[in-house]
Amino acid sequence: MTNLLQGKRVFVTGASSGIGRAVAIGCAQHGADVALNYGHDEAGAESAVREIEALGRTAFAMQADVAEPESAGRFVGEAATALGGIDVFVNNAGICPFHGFLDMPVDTFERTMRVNMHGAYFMVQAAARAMVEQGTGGSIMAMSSISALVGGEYQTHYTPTKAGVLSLMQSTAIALGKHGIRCNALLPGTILTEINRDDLADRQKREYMESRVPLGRLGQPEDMVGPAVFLASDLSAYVTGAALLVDGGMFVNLQ
Ligand SMILES: NC(=O)C1=CN([C@@H]2O[C@H](COP(=O)(O)OP(=O)(O)OC[C@H]3O[C@@H](n4cnc5c(N)ncnc54)[C@H](O)[C@@H]3O)[C@@H](O)[C@H]2O)C=CC1
Ligand SMILES: C[C@H](O)[C@@H]1OC(=O)[C@H](O)[C@@H]1O
Repeated sequence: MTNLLQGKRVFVTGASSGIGRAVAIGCAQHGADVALNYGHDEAGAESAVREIEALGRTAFAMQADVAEPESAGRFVGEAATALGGIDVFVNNAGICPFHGFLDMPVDTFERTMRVNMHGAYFMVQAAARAMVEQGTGGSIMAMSSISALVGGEYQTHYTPTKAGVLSLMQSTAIALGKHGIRCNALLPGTILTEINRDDLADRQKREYMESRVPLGRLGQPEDMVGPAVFLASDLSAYVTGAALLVDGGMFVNLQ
């Protein structure tokens, strides 16, 4: 592995499973120390910590519900104390409880908004405050989605949050550029994780989704590591306000 992230302190939300876990471990493989936030899966977070420590890097894990605005300052503050500062923030935590539009439960709508959108806003704000105070710039990225660009019948509560997160990165890129802080969005296509395990258990749906990908397969969490490491590293020093699709070509595949 390279040392692209040597000396960098990377914070990742929702890092106990899926994309967040892969990105946390992948950043450590490239030399970073890592702080992991997790919602409820303590065993998943602890095993990620052990993998990172086995690489000779420092890891810190903290439980906090990103839907609670007070979690943001607490996570960023405690993680910065543990790692001695912050250089990179990955806003990754998210949920997608598939449900039809006409009978969407108010609770499902509100929880999705609070985790995906409010959570992103307050976490990114807390990370930015810490970076500004530290005075050495930084890189912030948010896990948006191909769903920021296209709709989904059972995702009417979810897709607006992913468009919102993309928009948040565009506006914070402007607000934070003067502090040397870059803000970018990653837009995964369909990546096989817990979030879509039930949805893709339907063989017909899974085969249809696979058939839409020019590269011929759905993504794995590890497919997000290279793009995240690029945005975290100085290789992307002049990249801010950008949106990087990581979807095997699914978005451009009309026919
Ligand atoms: N898997 C996919 O196809 C795609 C995923 N994404 C986004 O990637 C991100 C990660 O999702 P995946 O890894 O796929 O699923 P996942 O379900 O494996 O990971 C989501 C993570 O967020 C955490 N989380 C959920 N609610 C939380 C809360 N209130 N507080 C703290 N942590 C919380 C979960 O515990 C979990 O670790 C999400 O934001 C999702 O919207 C975007 C596009 C495609
Ligand atoms: C949960 C979905 O399967 C996944 O998440 C997204 O953002 C895209 O819609 C993917 O298909």
